[in-house]
Amino acid sequence: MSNRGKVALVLAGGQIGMKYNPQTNSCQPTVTAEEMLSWLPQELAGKIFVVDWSRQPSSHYTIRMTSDLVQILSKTVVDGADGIVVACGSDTLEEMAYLTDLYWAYPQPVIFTAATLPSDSRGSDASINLYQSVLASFSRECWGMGVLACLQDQLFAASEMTETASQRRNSFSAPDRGPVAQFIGDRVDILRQKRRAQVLEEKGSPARDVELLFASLGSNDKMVEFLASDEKRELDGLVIAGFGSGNVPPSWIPHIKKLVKDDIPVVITSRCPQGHTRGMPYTFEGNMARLLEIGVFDGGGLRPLQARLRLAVALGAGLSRQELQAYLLEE
Ligand SMILES: NC(=O)C[C@H](N)C(=O)O
Repeated sequence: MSNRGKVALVLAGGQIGMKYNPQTNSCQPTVTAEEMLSWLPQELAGKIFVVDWSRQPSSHYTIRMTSDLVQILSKTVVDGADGIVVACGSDTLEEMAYLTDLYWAYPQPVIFTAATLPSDSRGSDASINLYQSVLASFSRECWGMGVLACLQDQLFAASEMTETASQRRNSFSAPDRGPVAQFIGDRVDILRQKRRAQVLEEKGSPARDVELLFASLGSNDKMVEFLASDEKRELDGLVIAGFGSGNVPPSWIPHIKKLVKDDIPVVITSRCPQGHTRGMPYTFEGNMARLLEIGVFDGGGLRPLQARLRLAVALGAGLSRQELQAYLLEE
């Protein structure tokens, strides 16, 4: 049967598909696809087809699995779907949605959603988040906006939002930017258009082993030394979340130099939630400008989690050094 004019509901695990079991005092992924569809008005549910992809907690997913998911989503729109809702876990929604956005070249909207509370808890956000996601995925106004996240009456651009709280129903936000749309009753009210970064669609699979290292007060060089001396050569790239505008402890420098010499791309970003590598002209050891002289890539205003995914995508696409640097700085 044709899926033309329909929306795909892709089940990708997380709390939104869970119920609380008081006997075992645990949340279990026992919500069936039919049950989820029953949260929606019948006429909407009738225009949805379900893709039961995976029922795992989102902390079990990987970059490679998310790129497999992107393939499934692409096939779904090529086969005629008008939009897609991905119901997943909140823990890695931010990264799964961002990675999907880096690859998503179709105009059809992809809406990621999740729930903070299991669907059978009082005040659960599961059914309202699903309902509003479905409305957004059917909305022509969301075409061309790339990947969005729908949570608590708002739509956020995948490239702007972040999980700012772990246990609130309003745990996602887009600091300094705000949502791109909101719901007024059942109507999607577009607030602004967001320019999207270059899409590297179908240009190879993302690199598997890109690590992220967080600088912290007085942290010694053990971790970076370990990564730099990886004999098996499994590391594809490294992102460093540096202090302030991208500075690191001086003891890290010899190891970073070794990584660069061994042709492992290293990207420096700021660990500040609203940070950027643009900073004052320092000359002290380990500062951002000195790192660039060594051959480290500039992560600009990307959050460390975003830089890691961009690096994985760029390495998979085989970008040159120059192209990679431009891609990391593209807003
Ligand atoms: N609220 C959630 O979905 C959290 C859950 N642990 C997850 O799979 O991400």
